[in-house]
Amino acid sequence: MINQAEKIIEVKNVKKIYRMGQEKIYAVDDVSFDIYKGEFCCLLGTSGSGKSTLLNLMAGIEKISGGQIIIKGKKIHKMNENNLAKFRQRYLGFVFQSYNLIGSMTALENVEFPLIFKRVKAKQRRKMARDMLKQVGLEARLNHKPKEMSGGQQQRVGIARAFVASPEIVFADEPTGNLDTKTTMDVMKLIRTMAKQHSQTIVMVTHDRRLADFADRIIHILDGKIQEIEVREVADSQEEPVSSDVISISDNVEISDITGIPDIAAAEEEGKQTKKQETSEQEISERAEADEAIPQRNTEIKTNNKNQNNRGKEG
Ligand SMILES: Nc1ncnc2c1ncn2[C@@H]1O[C@H](COP(=O)(O)OP(=O)(O)OP(=O)(O)O)[C@@H](O)[C@H]1O
Repeated sequence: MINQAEKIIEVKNVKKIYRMGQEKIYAVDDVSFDIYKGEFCCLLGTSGSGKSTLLNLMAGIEKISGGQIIIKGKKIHKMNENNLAKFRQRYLGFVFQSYNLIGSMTALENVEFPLIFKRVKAKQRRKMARDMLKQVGLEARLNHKPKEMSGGQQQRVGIARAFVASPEIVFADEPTGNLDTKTTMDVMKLIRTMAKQHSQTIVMVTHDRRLADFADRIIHILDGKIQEIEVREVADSQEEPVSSDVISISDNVEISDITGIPDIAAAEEEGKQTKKQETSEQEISERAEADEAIPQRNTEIKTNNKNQNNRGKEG
């Protein structure tokens, strides 16, 4: 049962307006809602409805045009980049459709990565990463690089990385977009189970009603506005842990399709300013930089691809 008294995210009259020449695009149009601690909340909408923009605003990846976003009582839209980066590292985790794993690192190193910037000591870090990979059924793949794993396995590594530092909130944008149906359901159960085990809050974006059914609450988005908020009772069977032998998809996912993981970007930035004491930390950071797994949302692509879905308003 979600404790509705404890708001963890407050979205108040939030707007996001993109300008395309003379045209104004109201991607998010005066939206207000709260998300409660420990709930699994889904933003559901068709392509172009504004759900990813809303998620990115909530995660501080994009700037709001109006309104307020308050997370854990802090107005994140008022924070400067440095404070926002620290805030993300401390409280937020991310799972992306394109996994955003660092290609030159093993599964273990990828999962360890967020812990480096939380100043967790090497030995402890390795243990935490190993335990987390075990939880997601990948104990036999610790030393595999992303290329050497299936899409479902890579996404499990992504989930392990998102959860390893126990963030209070995990943002997931179409986390199963590249996976087959069976693996999708397994990954969804895994996300739900991991979050419920530690009372973590999930905010997930999807266009797929079947995935939204894993959520406690579904916020239906249409043309940048909330259409309806649906409260759900989720069966326990949707939280069953999954075993590693159910993964069966082919490895045809473009790992180079890396568009952004803000906590890693922030972590790297902080890492540069920190005197690193352990060689392995340095090595890992250097390899991450070499891999250019640095992340910001590619707004150019969005702009070009989605205009036909826009509701334009003159102004
Ligand atoms: N950088 C941008 N510049 C201009 N318009 C944008 C930009 N990013 C998004 N949009 C527009 O804002 C609207 C909402 O986009 P958004 O990416 O949030 O939709 P979505 O619901 O997540 O869609 P999808 O499921 O296809 O990812 C779309 O009409 C899109 O064209």
